[in-house]
Amino acid sequence: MTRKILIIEDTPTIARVQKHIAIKVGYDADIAESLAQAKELISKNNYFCAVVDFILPDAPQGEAVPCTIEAEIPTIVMTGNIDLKTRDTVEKYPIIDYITKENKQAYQYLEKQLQRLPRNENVKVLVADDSLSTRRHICSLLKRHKYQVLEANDGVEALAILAHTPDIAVIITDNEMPNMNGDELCSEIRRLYSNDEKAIIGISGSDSSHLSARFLKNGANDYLRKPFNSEEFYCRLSQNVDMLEQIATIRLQANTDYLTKLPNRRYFFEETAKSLKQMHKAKLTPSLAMFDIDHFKSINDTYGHDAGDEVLKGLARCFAKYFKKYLAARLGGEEFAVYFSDTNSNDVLKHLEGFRHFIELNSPEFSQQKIQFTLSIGYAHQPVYQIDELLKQADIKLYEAKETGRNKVCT
Ligand SMILES: Nc1nc2c(ncn2[C@@H]2O[C@H](COP(=O)(O)OP(=O)(O)OP(=O)(O)O)[C@@H](O)[C@H]2O)c(=O)[nH]1
Repeated sequence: MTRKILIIEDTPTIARVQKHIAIKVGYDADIAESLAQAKELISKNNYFCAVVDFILPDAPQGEAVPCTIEAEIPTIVMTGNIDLKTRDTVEKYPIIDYITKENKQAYQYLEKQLQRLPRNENVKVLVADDSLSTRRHICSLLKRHKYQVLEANDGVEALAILAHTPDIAVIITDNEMPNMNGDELCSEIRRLYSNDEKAIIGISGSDSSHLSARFLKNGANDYLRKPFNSEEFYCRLSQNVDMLEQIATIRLQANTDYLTKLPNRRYFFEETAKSLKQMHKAKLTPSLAMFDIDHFKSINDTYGHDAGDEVLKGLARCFAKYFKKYLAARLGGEEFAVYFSDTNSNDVLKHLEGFRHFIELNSPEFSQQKIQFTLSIGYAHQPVYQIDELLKQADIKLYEAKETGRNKVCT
C-alpha cells in the first residue's frame, strides 16, 4: 500500500513543490492549506508522516505542530526562517526534523528525509546501555524515525542478541556497562562482523578525551558524548546507515549480471566455494548443473542481438523462479549454472528434466518474435569440492548433450 503524507502549507507553490517531491519518492500526498483543513483530513485518513508549515493564517504560533504530534503523525516542520525563539519552540516537540525553506538545498534535504523514513522501517538498531533512562531516551529517538529497535543491558547481552538477530545494522553502545563495557563490545563485534556489515556508534558521559579514540580504535564508526543533541544524533546515525546502504548497493552490483539481473559468475564462485567447504566437512556430495541455449548464435543471426538479449532475460526470469531454493547464476554468454548443495540427486534430475521440458514448451513467450529454443544440460553429482573441477565435470556432460542431439539432460 502506498504511504500517505499530509502537507500542511498555505503557500500553493511551496505545497506543490512538496507534493511533487513526496510523489517522486513514492508517497501519496494530501495538501491542507490551513490548520482547520488539516484537522479534517487527519480525522479521515491515516498518515505515514506530515510536513508542517510552522506559521499558518489560523495557526500563527505553530499550533499545527502539536496537532500532528498529538495525532501521532511523525512530523517534519518547515519554516520560513528560524530565530532562536521559534527554534526553541519547535525543539520542544518530538518532531522528526525541522527545515528552513530558505533555499533549494532545503527541498533536497526534505526529499532525503522522506526517502529515509520508509527505509528506516527495515533498519534494525541495537541499543546497549545499562542505564534504563538513557536507553529509553535513545530508543524513543530511534522509534520516532521509524527504526526497528532492540535493547541490551550490557555487552554480553548485546552479543547474544546479535547472534540471534544477524540483520542488525547499527549498534549504539554506552561505554560504562557491567559484564562487558562498550569498547570491549566494539572489538568483539569487529572480530565477528566487518565494517561493511554493521556500524557501531559509541556513546559515553565520560569527560576523558581518550575515550572517543579508544572507541574508534576498537572498531566503532562514530562517537557521541552524552548529553547529545538529538539533531546531531540523527545526522550521525543516518550517515552510518547511508554508508551501509551504499556498500550493500555496490556489493549487489558487483555480484549481479547486468543483463539478466541473476547472480554473476563471481558471486557464484564465491558462494559455491563456501558451501563446498562445508559439504566436504560434512562428507556430503554436491550437485551442479550447467545449461547452454542450443544454437543461440543462429537466434542472434536470424532475429538480431536485441532479440537474443530478450531471450536471455526471459530465460533468466525462469531460472530465478524455477530454482528459487538453489543458487542459479549466469556464468557468461548463453551459459547458466545451478548449484544444489545437499539435495537428493534423483529429485534434482527430475527438476532439471522438468525445466528442460518447460523451456521447450514455453520459450516463445519470452520474446516478441516468439522465438522457440531449447536447452542442453550437463549434470554432475560427485564428491568433488573444488568449484572449477565440479564445473568441469558438468561441462563434460553438457558437451555430451550437445554432441548427442541437444535438448536433453546428460548425467
Ligand atoms: N544477444 C546476445 N548474444 C550473446 C551474448 N553473449 C554471448 N552471445 C552470443 O552467444 C552465441 C554463442 O554461440 P556459440 O557458442 O557458437 O553456440 P551456439 O550457437 O549456441 O551453438 P551450440 O551451443 O553448439 O548449440 C554467440 O553468437 C555470442 O555472440 C549476449 O549477452 N547477448
